Amino acid sequence: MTAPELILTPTEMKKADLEAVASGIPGVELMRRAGRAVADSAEKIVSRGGTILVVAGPGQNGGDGFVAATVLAERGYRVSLSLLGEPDRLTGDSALVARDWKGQVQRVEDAAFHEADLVIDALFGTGLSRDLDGAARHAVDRMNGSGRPILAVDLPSGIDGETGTVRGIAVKAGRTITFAARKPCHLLMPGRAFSGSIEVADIGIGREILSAMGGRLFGNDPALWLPTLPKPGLSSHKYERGHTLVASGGATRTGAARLAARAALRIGSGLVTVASPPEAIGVTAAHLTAIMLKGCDGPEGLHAILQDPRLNALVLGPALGVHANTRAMVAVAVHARRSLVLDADALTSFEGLASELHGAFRHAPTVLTPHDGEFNRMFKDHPDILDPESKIERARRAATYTGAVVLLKGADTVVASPDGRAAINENGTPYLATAGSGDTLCGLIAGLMAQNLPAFEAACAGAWIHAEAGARFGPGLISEDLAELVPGVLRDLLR
Ligand SMILES: NC(=O)C1=CN([C@@H]2O[C@H](COP(=O)(O)OP(=O)(O)OC[C@H]3O[C@@H](n4cnc5c(N)ncnc54)[C@H](OP(=O)(O)O)[C@@H]3O)[C@@H](O)[C@H]2O)[C@@H](O)CC1
Ligand SMILES: [K+]
Repeated sequence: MTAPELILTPTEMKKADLEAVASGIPGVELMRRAGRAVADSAEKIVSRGGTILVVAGPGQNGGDGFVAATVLAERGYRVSLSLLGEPDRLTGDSALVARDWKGQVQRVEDAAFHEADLVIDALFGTGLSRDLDGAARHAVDRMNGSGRPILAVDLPSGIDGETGTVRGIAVKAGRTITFAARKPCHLLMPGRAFSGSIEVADIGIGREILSAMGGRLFGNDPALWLPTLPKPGLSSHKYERGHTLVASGGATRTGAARLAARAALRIGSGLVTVASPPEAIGVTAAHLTAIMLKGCDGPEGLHAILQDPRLNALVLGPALGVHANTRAMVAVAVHARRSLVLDADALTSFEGLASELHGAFRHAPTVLTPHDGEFNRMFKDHPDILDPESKIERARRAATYTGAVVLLKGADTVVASPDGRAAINENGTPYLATAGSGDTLCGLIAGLMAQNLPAFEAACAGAWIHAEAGARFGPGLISEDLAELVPGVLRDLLR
């Protein structure tokens, strides 16, 4: 089993770079390795003899560009190099490697984009410190408008390495080659879309150095949670696989709970019960087979049901209604200290009332699964949580504040734990944006928690399996399909 993929922030990468230098690899050697890796990558796109334009910036990203230009010229490419800024203003390792470049250094304004078979974007990398304007902005605009294939060095210039946001304008790359580890911008939107396909080059900075950077950010791939995924043994009893309870809405709002319940059952929860308001029991009963049904009249009803200690995981929120009663049900669930997933109305009922949830979930495994709208409503009085540009930081702050794992949904779903770990999911598909998709996700997560997965691993595994199921189905996906696709995904994972 491979180790989980570490994602390094630009600051952590800089530290790793210094550690590598301290361990005996000169900085200029790291730059030469990086530049050679760029050249190797370019060679996969354009055959020898082709025309390559390198657009270099004033910092070390530009230095990587100089190395790549030198190596590609030696390999028989027709290479031209355009620099933003003056050659004699280059500093450090960039100034060193620029001396090896025997060709002309053109002004970026004179770059002949249209003649190039490939443009190498080495304008800015992790050192971007402000929005692009003037000549830099113009160069990116022309590069994007040229229609030529673009290979970005480290990250597409104009994308913020840490947050993935566009600083004024950004290069739209077909491919990006980065070094040692991916950075958050390669996974977060919109950076991911600007990066194209991503290659990670090993430039000799060892995993021990990378993992010592305090890095607690991961790509959400199975390596992160597969070891915790339950595999029932021959002697397993259904009660050992947990019992998930899903609270249902009223008579005309029962579908959401059924979707969540079905998902919990499919992901392996031994038993699943829908807790239904008395007036909705008839409707719900007509639609359930393996899933059990119990009458549940509001918070008091929930309290009574939870006297059964075998009910170990709970979903609250889908179609429950936005009102004080829902908040009271959350309070009952928190008091009962069961594994808990809160979504939809259970979150929106706390609009502007997040302070009631301060530290509330510290005592039992809890996952909150808001989309941006729910998140913004919940924390609207908490600018310290809403203001950070980084989606990872927003989720982390909400997790620290509430004591719950926070799964902030989107094309780049982020899962953040109060212990500081975070993961970015990237196997989603636009087809998942369909009614009931979120209800299914809650059920998957609760079903995994019922089987004793810790909250962070359950949220990461749930998000990944949910997305994988959606991607397998593709066009025409409706939420009813998702749970039925889970067994195939599990089979492949547990093989
Ligand atoms: N770490 C590693 O392990 C390794 C890192 N390597 C490489 O180093 C890269 C990081 O290099 P870096 O730190 O020099 O930053 P970089 O992105 O070149 O930009 C800084 C320059 O741009 C300027 N500038 C900034 N914003 C601007 C704007 N909006 N408009 C105009 N100018 C702007 C800024 O000027 P200043 O802000 O100082 O005025 C400064 O001159 C990294 O991405 C990777 O490619 C590899 O060589 C191998 C190992
Ligand atoms: K770049």
